[in-house]
Amino acid sequence: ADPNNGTVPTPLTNYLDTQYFGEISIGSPAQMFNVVFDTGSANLWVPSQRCSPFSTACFTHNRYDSSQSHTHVENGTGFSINYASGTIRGFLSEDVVVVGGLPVVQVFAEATSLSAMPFIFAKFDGVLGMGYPNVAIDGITPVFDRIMSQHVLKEEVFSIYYNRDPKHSPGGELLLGGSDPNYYIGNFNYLETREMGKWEVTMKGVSVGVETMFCAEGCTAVIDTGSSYITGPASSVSRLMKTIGAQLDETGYKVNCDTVKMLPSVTFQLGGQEYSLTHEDYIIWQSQIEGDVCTVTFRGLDVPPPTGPIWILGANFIARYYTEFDRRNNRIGFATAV
Ligand SMILES: CC(C)(C)OC(=O)N[C@@H]1CNC[C@H](C(=O)N(Cc2cccc(Cl)c2Cl)C2CC2)C1
Repeated sequence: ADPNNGTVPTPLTNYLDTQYFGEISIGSPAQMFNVVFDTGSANLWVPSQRCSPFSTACFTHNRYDSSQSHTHVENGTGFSINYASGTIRGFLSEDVVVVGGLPVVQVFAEATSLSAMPFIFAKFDGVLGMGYPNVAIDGITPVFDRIMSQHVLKEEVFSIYYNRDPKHSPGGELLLGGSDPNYYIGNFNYLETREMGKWEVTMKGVSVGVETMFCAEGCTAVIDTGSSYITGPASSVSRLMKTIGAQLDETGYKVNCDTVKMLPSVTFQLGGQEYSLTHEDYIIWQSQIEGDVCTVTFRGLDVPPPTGPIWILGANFIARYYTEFDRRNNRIGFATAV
């Protein structure tokens, strides 16, 4: 009998409120990797033992060695991902992947080259995409789909908790098969996914204080567990930042820490509900030697049509609103995180 009654938890580590990752294993005997469970993509990749010694980002992370796994199956098809923020190149392999104790035979990519930017900043080794199959590169069946076809989950959903308070463990939790009442209060509000096969919804407006400043005529919001911040069209975000008195410098938008307590809430209108973030949710306050630095966790990002223009709601949004991703009903549920 399953001790978790059809639900499978994976504890997550919170690194600086910007990277949340959990441990999986690949191969027999198990080779351990830290991966971001990323609803914005649908492939699994980890660094390869065969990555070039000049790929620093590869060398500073755990690497998969197929020669050490007796369940490895050769594939060899080329693979590459062009992120907005970087590129990975490699080839496909097949092996047993274990997530939360659940084994699946999985086709994944061994990365032989990882662009230094941004992967040298990554505390995680790789990415486990939790997106729909039609987002998967090379049409590879994603991990969650392989798990659903085993019919071991109570419900065909998964939920994500990102803990903002790094002093308390766990830094978060991925729960396969349900939602974890330990991590939310109140009821879920559900929104239909906008387009079959993407974790995105229709947003009805973005307000600063009481004024709806953006997206009044409706726009797309991507719920992306693999993004650290909230991004929106660059012109909108720059107007939003100006309203709160934030200045853009080379590492993002900053505000004077003295003004943080007076900053207005930013509210996202999703499915007839209002989801507000206070300065506690959208400011990262770092005490540094040369003084305190207060970073605003919003970024301008122009995604070209037809995908864009879009808003991306990332880790800072999910840390406030516990999120359930429902593949059975193609909907996303939000509840107030504890
Ligand atoms: C089109 C397609 C390729 C599917 O798009 C995506 O895959 N889009 C992904 C959507 N989710 C965020 C992904 C991303 O930006 N990173 C990089 C990253 C994020 C946070 C912090 C760090 Cl350090 C890093 Cl390196 C991957 C780690 C998740 C891109």
